[in-house]
Amino acid sequence: MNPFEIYQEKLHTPEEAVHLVQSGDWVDYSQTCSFPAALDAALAARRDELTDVKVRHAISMRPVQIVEQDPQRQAFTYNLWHCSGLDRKYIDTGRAFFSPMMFRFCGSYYSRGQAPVNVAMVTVSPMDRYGNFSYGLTNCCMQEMLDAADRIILEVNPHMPFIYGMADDHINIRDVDAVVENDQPLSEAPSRGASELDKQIAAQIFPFIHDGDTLQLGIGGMPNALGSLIAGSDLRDLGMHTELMSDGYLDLYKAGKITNKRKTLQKGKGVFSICSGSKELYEFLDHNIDILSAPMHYVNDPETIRQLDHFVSINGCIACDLYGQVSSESAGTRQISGTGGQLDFVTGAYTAEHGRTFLAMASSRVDKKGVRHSNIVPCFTGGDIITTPRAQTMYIVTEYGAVNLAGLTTWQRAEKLIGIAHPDFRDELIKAAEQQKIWRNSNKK
Ligand SMILES: CC(=O)SCCNC(=O)CCNC(=O)[C@H](O)C(C)(C)COP(=O)(O)OP(=O)(O)OC[C@H]1O[C@@H](n2cnc3c(N)ncnc32)[C@H](O)[C@@H]1OP(=O)(O)O
Ligand SMILES: CCCC(=O)O
Repeated sequence: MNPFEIYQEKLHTPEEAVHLVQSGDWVDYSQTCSFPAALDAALAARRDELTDVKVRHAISMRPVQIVEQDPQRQAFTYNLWHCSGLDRKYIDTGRAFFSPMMFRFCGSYYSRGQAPVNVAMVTVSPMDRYGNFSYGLTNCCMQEMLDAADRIILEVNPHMPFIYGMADDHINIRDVDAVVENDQPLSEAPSRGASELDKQIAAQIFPFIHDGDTLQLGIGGMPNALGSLIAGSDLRDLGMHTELMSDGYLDLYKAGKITNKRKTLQKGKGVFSICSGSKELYEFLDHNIDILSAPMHYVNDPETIRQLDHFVSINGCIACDLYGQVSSESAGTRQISGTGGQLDFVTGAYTAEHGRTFLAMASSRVDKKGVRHSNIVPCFTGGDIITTPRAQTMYIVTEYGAVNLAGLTTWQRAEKLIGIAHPDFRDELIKAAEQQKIWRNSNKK
């Protein structure tokens, strides 16, 4: 049989295909904007006949039907490698659970059998004449997940771009159990837009970026603000090597700032592992020979990043203590985001020749009652999850400046961090530093 005949034989409605799921199964959805929406809806419709089905996903961009249709969690348990704003709400209300992880190891959790997969449901681009489907926006740890799966269902979506990959970028019709079709537009990831504060923070990082640097821009308003700043600057011949491709990079490509000409690995090509952004970004990536997707075990590997001279990693964080420990994924015990690729890139970027890593946040925040709190705290006491340990922190950035902590003593760290804290809190931070015995009498007051 030729691939098209096999396709027809395996083609089912979503309602038929989800009968491959049995009670007790682990089901994996392809992540973020590759969410298999038709299969999710069909699986949710089986809530009265299934029990103990565990679903894994990361970063829900639209309401997840197995959660919405089963609020009491009688049939389904939803588990997340990483969180969106919607996922925060699910976790806050006990409707989802977080799985701690690092993205460079994500594939290993599958291949080592720690994360069993009975049924994989993944969104792919339409089949070519060889019977192949591109993984499109999500390379990530797709291959390891599919290799671990007992049964595979593809959700073919004509909006999914075909993306060239360095490796592990497609699946063949012969290797799947069922195919369904869905022509709903893919989820988009609207940026929350850059605030004035994001722009001020971005302006503190901008002077550290030079012609020929290879950039990794993380998630949040600030990386997008920095992208806009660079797009309007005289900088040239930048490179892209990033776990996450977002609209910030589209702006840089459109402004001609990214040429990848000076990259010391994959010269001439931009490299990413997962993409979430706008329809315009997805269209830009479709059959774009200048850009390659690759698995996270490669993209996020510090050894890969080490080979990219002049590498600059820029990510957001939530709070930092006077020792330089950084919490980027929780506020107290409240899960906000995920470790994602932050620690992978902080680790790798430092080891690259002329490598630099920046973790950025607003110096303070105002709560719902109008009370201002410092995001630089004496020490973490409220259950905050440490995403980047103090021994690996390099530049910490607020709207008041950027300080390089690498190699500094505790008293030097305290002095530098208090120097970029919100002015309202500097005195009390000094007192705390004194109590914590990390303040020298001769430190600047
Ligand atoms: C490696 C790559 O290529 S990609 C990326 C690497 N990954 C990471 O760096 C992961 C960790 N970092 C992140 O997820 C992000 O940068 C963040 C969450 C730190 C900041 O992202 P932003 O979109 O700018 O966050 P934003 O300011 O909108 O806040 C997000 C939420 O956190 C809450 N929050 C943020 N800071 C705080 C704080 N200090 N205290 C309490 N809550 C806070 C906000 O209230 C908001 O919650 P809500 O949506 O329920 O209201
Ligand atoms: C898409 C996930 C981004 C991250 O690594 O945090």
